[in-house]
Amino acid sequence: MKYFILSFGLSIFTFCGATRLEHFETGSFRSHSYNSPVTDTIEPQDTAFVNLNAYSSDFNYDMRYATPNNFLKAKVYDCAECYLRYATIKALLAANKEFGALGYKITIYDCYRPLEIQKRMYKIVPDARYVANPKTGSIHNRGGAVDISLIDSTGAVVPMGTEFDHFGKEAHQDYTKLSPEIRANRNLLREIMEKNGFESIRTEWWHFNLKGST
Ligand SMILES: C[C@@H](N)C(=O)N[C@H](C)C(=O)O
Ligand SMILES: [Zn+2]
Repeated sequence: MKYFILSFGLSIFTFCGATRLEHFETGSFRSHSYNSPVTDTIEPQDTAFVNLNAYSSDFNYDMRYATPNNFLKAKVYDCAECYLRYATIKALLAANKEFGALGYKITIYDCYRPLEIQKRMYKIVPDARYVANPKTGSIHNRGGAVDISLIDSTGAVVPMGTEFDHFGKEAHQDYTKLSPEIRANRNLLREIMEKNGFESIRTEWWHFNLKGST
């Protein structure tokens, strides 16, 4: 498993230039030209790593770790792509459809995260409430977790009371000193994600694991 995650990490960075790795399973991959969303009819296996962009253009991307605008204060990803297991992608598409019907869109901060980056994060914030210990790993390292928020129909980020990766009690699910509007926004995000197969964590309003991911 360790070697699979490491080799998948390397593969992402190898293929996130002029071409994209669209479907990845151990031992085989196919790449596609950068601009064209894939219109494959072949259904990947639930465990296959795929690029969200190949399945929908209805998401907003703010891939923070591909920029220096994050708590590491460094651009630690070579490309701003969202790779996840296909099972996670399907659940995310269903959730985004529900948000869309209400006039919102998911904005994506992070998806698959290589274990090497998890180690760098944990050196800066060695607190498992906010950064999973790389000894056990994060569900991000397995393609089953997403960090997200919402944008509205004007493209404005929906206020959630803290910035993404605010590591403190204000970002906790049970934090009560929030305006009714922010409380409603957080509830909407959590309820629709949970309805579509994700579970939230106690300490970060933006983080969701696909249920059953290990
Ligand atoms: C670092 C933060 N965005 C995050 O994803 N934290 C959780 C707990 C994780 O590392 O799995
Ligand atoms: Zn996360």
